[in-house]
Amino acid sequence: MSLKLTDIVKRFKTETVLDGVSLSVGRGETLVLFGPSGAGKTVLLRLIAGVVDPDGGTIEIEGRDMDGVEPEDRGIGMAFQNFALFPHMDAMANIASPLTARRTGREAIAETVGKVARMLKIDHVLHHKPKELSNGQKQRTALARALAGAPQILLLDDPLRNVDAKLRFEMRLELPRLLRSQDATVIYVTQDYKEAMALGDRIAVMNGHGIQQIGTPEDIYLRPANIEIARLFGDPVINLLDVVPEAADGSGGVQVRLSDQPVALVGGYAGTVGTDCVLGLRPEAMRFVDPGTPGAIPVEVEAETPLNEKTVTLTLTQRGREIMVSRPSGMPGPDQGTAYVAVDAKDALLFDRATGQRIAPGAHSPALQEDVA
Ligand SMILES: Nc1ncnc2c1ncn2[C@@H]1O[C@H](COP(=O)(O)OP(=O)(O)OP(=O)(O)O)[C@@H](O)[C@H]1O
Repeated sequence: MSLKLTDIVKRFKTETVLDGVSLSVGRGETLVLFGPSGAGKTVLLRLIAGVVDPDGGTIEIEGRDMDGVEPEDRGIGMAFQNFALFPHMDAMANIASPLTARRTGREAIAETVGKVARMLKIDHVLHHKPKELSNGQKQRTALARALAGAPQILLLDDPLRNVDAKLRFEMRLELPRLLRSQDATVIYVTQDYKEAMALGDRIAVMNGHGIQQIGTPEDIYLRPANIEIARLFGDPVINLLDVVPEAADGSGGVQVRLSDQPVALVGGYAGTVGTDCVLGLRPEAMRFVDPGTPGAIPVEVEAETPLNEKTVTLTLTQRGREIMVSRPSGMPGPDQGTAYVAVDAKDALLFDRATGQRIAPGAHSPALQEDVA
């Protein structure tokens, strides 16, 4: 079912938690709400579920205004952070509860519970009571219960928060398939950007009373709305360097200088010449090159951290600015001394230093204007 929020406002006493949130989620879509603690993600889910009421705005499900509609009549399944399992029932009965409430037959219940329990790897603890389950198992039991009911709208509040790293990794791969097979419209809350990118058809980035950006994972990663979002998505974190763009000789383009080496910006940034900007370079948009390579920037290697799939090197420019460079594991690179890096300028991001907003290339592009003419 589709879901539409328009201008939602929610206050607690004097604190405005949500200030004019609007959002549409299509039928069968998985929308991730991503943002730091206190951003209002849980409050938004509770509003959709109908367990708290908004102070302003409307919530529609499949075109129908939910004002005055009780939570149990909204066709919504939920798994919230605090588990809320029935303490006197074992995991099996907890998971089966939405089906028993509907008087589903015994065999159909056993089949559905078995299927979700296997997928969530809790089939060996189905006869345990909640107090005998670990936090991770409780969380998965709550998730299994929400899935077993096969609701048309599923609200999941950070369901992997208490799950250990290995299982979390596996679930990140398996959950999207499971959610898709349920054909439900899913709103999924997480503070983990990798989870957000793996699971979301779209991601809504929440911060400071509302949604700062909404888009596909690719949109958010490649075209973050501002510096804050660029920092939240990516590990290691994006390199941010203060720069003042200048006109490049002859070419009509715009360049910035890193350790006095010009780096030509790709796309039209003519309007930024002479203004205070921040250059955003993802560590994977930098690479080590041989000395003498045109545009090579000299750096001192400070430290190298081998991670599983990549190696991250912290370097210092001649002016003492830190730049992190990432390369796939196994690719050789310097581990000490002086080295040279080059920038994949097409992947560089430019932000307005005063507002933090990203400056889209092409806005003042001479090439673009010629095309239009
Ligand atoms: N019942 C309530 N009474 C008063 N304030 C509340 C209530 N529920 C939430 N808040 C406040 O609303 C803000 C947003 O809380 P919310 O739980 O939605 O954040 P969140 O983004 O889900 O964070 P987390 O990821 O840590 O769960 C917080 O400042 C919180 O203190």
